[in-house]
Amino acid sequence: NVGENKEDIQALDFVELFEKMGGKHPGYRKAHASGLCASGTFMPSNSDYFSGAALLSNGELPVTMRFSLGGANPKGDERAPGARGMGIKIKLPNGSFHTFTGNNFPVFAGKDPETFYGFLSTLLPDVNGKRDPARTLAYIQNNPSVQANAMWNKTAKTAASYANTQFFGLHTFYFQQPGEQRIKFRWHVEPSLGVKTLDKVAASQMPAMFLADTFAQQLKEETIRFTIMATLGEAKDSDIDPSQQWPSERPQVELGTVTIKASGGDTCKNTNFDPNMISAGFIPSEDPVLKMRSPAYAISFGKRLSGQ
Ligand code: HEM
Repeated sequence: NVGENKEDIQALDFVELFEKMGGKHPGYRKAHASGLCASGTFMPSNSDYFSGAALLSNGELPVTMRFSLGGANPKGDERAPGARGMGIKIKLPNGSFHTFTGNNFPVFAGKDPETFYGFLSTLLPDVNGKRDPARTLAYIQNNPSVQANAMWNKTAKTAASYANTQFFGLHTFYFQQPGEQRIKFRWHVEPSLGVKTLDKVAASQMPAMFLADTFAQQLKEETIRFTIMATLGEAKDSDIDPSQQWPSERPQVELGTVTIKASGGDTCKNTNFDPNMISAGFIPSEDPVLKMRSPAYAISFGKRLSGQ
């Protein structure tokens, strides 16, 4: 039934599928295996919408970050266009955390885990080791909710640097104002150094892995910052479907700014950037893709920490 919408997909099914797609790599993350640790600080912005949030009322806070390449291959080719990821884990004074984990595409490949799983399954090679692009195309045609992401993929260029990439949270979250209404939002991250990509020729002239060195060099020469923005949703904007973008005219407010202080090393190795691990007052939506992420990340975390 590969390539069709299988029902009742569980987190372990994803982890096993990722291993089929990218190979078994004991000790590594089962997705986004190749990455770069960084650390820095988070400075909150003043916002009426999020007033009362512990995340925004404690001044500057320490941050652990990880930038990553999509896929299960720890030696993935960074010259290829495609998914880049970013995890931000902010530590609050009471010991709790707020996590933001996003990707460089603005819309997800599927309205639910089943659709996403079905799509990924079409990318697997057949018994003869060959991929069948026609099968993937047919799946995209039959599943409208993967189309916007497929379009992005078609035109995506190679990220020039993690410091020159936007990252999108994709899911909807809520903030419960004390005693008042719930603020509905989606977040994304803007790089202070601007968005830069490499065209095919420029990318082909880079070494297979250049993102860590490029980032370190930029950090020596200038300040790398990321502003975390919240887009405010209206009642009619979907809060359960990450394959549906909200209208571009929705207002945006700043949540705060992350300033990078160091990169490299192993500082994020034992960190789980579970996007549902968020601080007091914030509430994850019922988005089934968001719900699937916690158990999948936990399985991957447990496996890699025990050398599997
Ligand atoms: C059903 C949907 C998804 C599944 C099953 C899934 C699964 C996973 C797994 C197993 C990991 C490795 C976790 C670890 O070992 O710590 C991972 C990492 C990651 N995922 Fe997902 N994911 C999903 C959706 C998403 C979405 C929607 C985004 C972006 C908004 C995303 C962004 C990332 C990033 C950036 C990482 C790397 C985190 C790190 O550096 O530790 N994933 N994912």
